[in-house]
Amino acid sequence: MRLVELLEEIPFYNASTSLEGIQIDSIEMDSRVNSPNSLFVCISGYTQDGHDFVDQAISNGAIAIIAEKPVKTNVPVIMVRDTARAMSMLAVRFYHNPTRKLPLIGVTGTNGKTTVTYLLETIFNHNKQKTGVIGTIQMKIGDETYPVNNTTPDSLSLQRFFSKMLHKEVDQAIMEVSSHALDMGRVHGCEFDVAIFTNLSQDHLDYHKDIDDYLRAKSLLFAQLGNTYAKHQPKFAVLNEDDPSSSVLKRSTAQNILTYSCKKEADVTAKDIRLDAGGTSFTLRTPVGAIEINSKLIGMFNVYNMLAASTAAIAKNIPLAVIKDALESITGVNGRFEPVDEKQNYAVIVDYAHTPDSLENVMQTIKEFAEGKVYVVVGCGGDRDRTKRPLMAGIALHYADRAIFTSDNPRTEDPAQILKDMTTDLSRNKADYDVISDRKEAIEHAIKLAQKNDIILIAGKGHETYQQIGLVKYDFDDREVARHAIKTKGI
Ligand SMILES: CC(=O)N[C@H]1[C@@H](OP(=O)(O)OP(=O)(O)OC[C@H]2O[C@@H](n3ccc(=O)[nH]c3=O)[C@H](O)[C@@H]2O)O[C@H](CO)[C@@H](O)[C@@H]1O[C@H](C)C(=O)N[C@@H](C)C(=O)N[C@H](CCC(=O)O)C(=O)O
Ligand SMILES: Nc1ncnc2c1ncn2[C@@H]1O[C@H](COP(=O)(O)OP(=O)(O)OP(=O)(O)O)[C@@H](O)[C@H]1O
Ligand SMILES: N[C@H](CCC[C@H](N)C(=O)O)C(=O)O
Ligand SMILES: [Mg+2]
Repeated sequence: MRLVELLEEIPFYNASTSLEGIQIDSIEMDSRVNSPNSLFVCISGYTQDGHDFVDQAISNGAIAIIAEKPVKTNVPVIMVRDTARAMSMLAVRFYHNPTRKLPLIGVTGTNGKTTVTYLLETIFNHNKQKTGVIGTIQMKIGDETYPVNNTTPDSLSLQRFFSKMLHKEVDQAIMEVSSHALDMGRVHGCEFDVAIFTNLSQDHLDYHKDIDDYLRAKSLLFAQLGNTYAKHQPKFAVLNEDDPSSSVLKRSTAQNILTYSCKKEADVTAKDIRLDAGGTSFTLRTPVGAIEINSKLIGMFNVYNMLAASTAAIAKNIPLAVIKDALESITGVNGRFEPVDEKQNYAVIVDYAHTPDSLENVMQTIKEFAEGKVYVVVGCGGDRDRTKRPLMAGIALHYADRAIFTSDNPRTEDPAQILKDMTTDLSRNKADYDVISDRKEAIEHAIKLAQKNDIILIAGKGHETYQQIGLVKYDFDDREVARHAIKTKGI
């Protein structure tokens, strides 16, 4: 694309030289990527500054630079006020505004986003539609998977991936939209058809000033809904009527609203809910009829996830019978309430609960069905919200007969300090818990303790296949470690 054409929507830029005749083959924000004839955008990051890597970018193929601070170089430099904002606009333009043509559902909320995107993927696939999914575990087009660093990638990677989805004839894109992404403008230029809210509870207070600031970030998804170029289709906000934050989100959007609830009047409701250790049944009542759902997913929180996905599917005119078939076909989601079954006479469940609310939900569910003792192995992430640490430890001890506190991606923090933050103010007796910093040892310890009919919950890492200590990610998979420990103990 001609550089001057690419810059047409960027206001008030200054160029160090004439840009006529410059042809751009790609946009990059990482100097380490080799990319001939590229436009390099210097991002002032949290840990590093892209302006410092201009020379490397040029040696890797950059022929023009977008900057917000002066840089010394011989290639043309285009100065803008905010490079991150410019990057999202440039990416949208370079990839020909893919989400204007690609139907897009965004899912936000503290817990349940990955689960809801997976439920929706299954529903659309049952409706014979090809899907593209972006989220915590991976990015996907049909059955092809691509690795991710973030739940919601930066705007450049996003627009590039949407463009790939269009080329691969995806009918429906579904993505998780994190509060960080909304706050940092990673989804600027994305045109959503449906925006789903799951719930709001405490998390990420290391990044957001307080819970109101966190909700404000979430509300941006709803404010953004339908505010760009209309695709001449109705737009829907899908809101959880049982979560008080929905009242704020209702005021954030000018588009249609569909609500779902297990407790109140709403557009879509779950009635006659029956929960047991083998699954969940309920009657799904909707504006287009009612249908009985018999799901293998466990726990009340999954009724909410199924309601959120069903409501969005109804907004997209998917028949109820298809929704039912899809939901009933799902046995579980990778790393979410995932059993590790080696035919041992106690249960081991690996789950991604890493917030106070999700830990409470999952522990409540386990406690309800437990015949024997409940053990929990849990830690809290380093370089993340410190205030959730004592809350999570308190919840673990409230529901479990015994807790084993351990490490969960300590990152650059001292693991012992994280464990101290978790345990210092605990009201329960020290005899009710163990502190074992090494996660492998902690899991092995829990498995040694378990007897017939007991349940061990290993929380926090779910699908993750690494443990990050310092800046290094070591191979680590709770499921593999547990499996090995079960076999070593003997069945
Ligand atoms: C705080 C935060 O969100 N940071 C994100 C940010 O990183 P950063 O600002 O530190 O980037 P940086 O490393 O300083 O680099 C700045 C610029 O220099 C460039 N650079 C850097 C080095 C070099 O040699 N050459 C070079 O060009 C980089 O490519 C970049 O353009 O930009 C990166 C690229 O987009 C993100 O991967 C990174 O996410 C980090 C890994 C992260 O942990 N983010 C978390 C907090 C996050 O966003 N989480 C949410 C989900 C949370 C949830 O829902 O639970 C998410 O959406 O993932
Ligand atoms: N609707 C829900 N309400 C509360 N807790 C939930 C809900 N759905 C799932 N959980 C719990 O939260 C954990 C994470 O679920 P999931 O991965 O779907 O959420 P997420 O919002 O994608 O998380 P992340 O912010 O890390 O991407 C699950 O393992 C489960 O314990
Ligand atoms: N998206 C979340 C994941 C947390 C998972 C947990 N295992 C941890 O490392 O704290 C985050 O980056 O805060
Ligand atoms: Mg997720």
